Amino acid sequence: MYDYMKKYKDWIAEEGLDSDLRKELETLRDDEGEIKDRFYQDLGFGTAGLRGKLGAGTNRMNRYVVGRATRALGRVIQKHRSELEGEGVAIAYDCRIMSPEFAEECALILAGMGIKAFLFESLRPTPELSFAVRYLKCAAGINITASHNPKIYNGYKVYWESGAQIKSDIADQILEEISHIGLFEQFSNPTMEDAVASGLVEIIGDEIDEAFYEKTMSVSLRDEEVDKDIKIIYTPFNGAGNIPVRTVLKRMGYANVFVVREQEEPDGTFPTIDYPNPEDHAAFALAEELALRVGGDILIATDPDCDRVAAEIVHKGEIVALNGNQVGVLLMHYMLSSMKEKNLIPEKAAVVKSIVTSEMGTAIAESYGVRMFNVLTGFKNICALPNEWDKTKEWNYIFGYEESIGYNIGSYLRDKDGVASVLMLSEAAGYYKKQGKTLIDAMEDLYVRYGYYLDNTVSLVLEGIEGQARIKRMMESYRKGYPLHIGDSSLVEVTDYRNSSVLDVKTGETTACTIEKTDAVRFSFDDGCWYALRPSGTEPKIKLYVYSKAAARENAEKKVKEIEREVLELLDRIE
Ligand SMILES: O=P(O)(O)OC[C@H]1O[C@H](O)[C@H](O)[C@@H](O)[C@@H]1O
Repeated sequence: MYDYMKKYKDWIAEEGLDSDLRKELETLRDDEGEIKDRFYQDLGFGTAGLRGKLGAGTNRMNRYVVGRATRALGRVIQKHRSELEGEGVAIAYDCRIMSPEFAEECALILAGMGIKAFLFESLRPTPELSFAVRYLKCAAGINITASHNPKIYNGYKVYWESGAQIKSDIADQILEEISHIGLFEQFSNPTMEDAVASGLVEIIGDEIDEAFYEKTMSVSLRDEEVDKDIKIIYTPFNGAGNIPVRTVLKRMGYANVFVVREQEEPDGTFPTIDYPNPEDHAAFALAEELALRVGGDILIATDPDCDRVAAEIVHKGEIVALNGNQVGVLLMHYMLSSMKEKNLIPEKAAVVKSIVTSEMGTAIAESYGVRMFNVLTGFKNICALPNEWDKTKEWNYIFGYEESIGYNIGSYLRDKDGVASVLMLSEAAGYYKKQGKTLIDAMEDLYVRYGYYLDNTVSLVLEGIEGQARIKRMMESYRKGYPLHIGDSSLVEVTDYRNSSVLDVKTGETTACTIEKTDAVRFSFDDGCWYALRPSGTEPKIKLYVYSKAAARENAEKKVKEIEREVLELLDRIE
């Protein structure tokens, strides 16, 4: 048992403890619940690296936790030195509270270990960090960001030399190293001045920006056929997207880009929204006001580190939200249809999605002779396939995406890419606009052609230790008692990714599935509908993904509602 009270006392007793963190801890003396939450565990590597609330404690993001992770990463890099092609570590950060301070600390720790750090001069989007790792031929990358979490969070994403986030093989080695390093162990780091003078820290900026913009612009598939006067409302949610997104759109000739003023400048307190997640369409309120004021066509938001993208469309005078699956299939269809027209689809072309992403994408890909691959949630898993294909040349990667509003186009970077996605989405919208259509019309055309694949994701937020335990109980109990019928849909298959098993409900036989193990279960019905349950790896949530398929919209809508109602009722009964 991790003795949280002892840990708390050890921290307070630590002579060199940062004075702000000490003050914070002293105010907690009588709050055992809070002490427990801060000290009952070490912050772990989840779906996307370290992520936690800012503050003092082993279960928090602070300079000690970040510093120890960086030292551990440095040691892992040193261990792998002989087989790594790249050298040095690229470091980026977003607009969040403490992001620049943590990034600087990382650079100095690495420099102190003799590992060169390429530190961005100011905030940059996540895709640019991934790009920089490849462009600068680094061994690894660090990105200080908590992506779309609320302002009290920060995080630490680690990249390997391919430019993709690390998977458990490297994460486990970092964790192992972490276990040998004392949080308050003293190491001598150089000052920034000395580190820069010695060349162990190099401040980067313009050159990488220009190369990144060039590559981003190269994803464009059409020019003259696109109405570039389309009115685009854009918000970076006070994050890193503002400059790159606007620069790329401007250079590509989009003349009517209206940015939400209140959300334009970097600000980690996110003064206008509680939850800077474009997945939550409540965050579009100011963009919607602006769209109505200027007569916008499309509203696009990127999250603070500009890896996620969401959109709303002005359709017949109303603002209609698109979800992550819809944006994913619209992008993919626009890309594949344009590439087909121009004879650009390579042999052995492949696209990648996660296991909890709609199968509509599979149907579309197949209709263009493109193979769809499924991987576990997380862009590190999506990008692991093109990384592998770089070596084996087995498949030609075109596009990767997830329902959680992440998209990646092409091969010059290996993470979700808000910048190229905004460009491609604007291009698709402009292309359809020239034909008198909105993206909602284009979506409807896809439903008519491929069937109504509708979906909904419901997240139950369960915070703290209690919440974590309840999520565990929910996953356990649900596995033991799930419905065999919902409405007139009968269950045919249960895939439990925890033990890689696929149960044929009718015969009771179990076969193995080839996807890596994780805590997630998928329930598939005889009519193509299905749902999946999994705990989030980035937030204190359990997630229910519901998918329906029907020839008529009403039936598909009814199915989603039926499944959602039934499963939520069952989950609610689990104490
Ligand atoms: O469902 P979660 O584990 O919270 O993950 C949701 C998403 O979080 C981050 O944005 C990752 O980069 C994504 O790849 C992932 O899909």
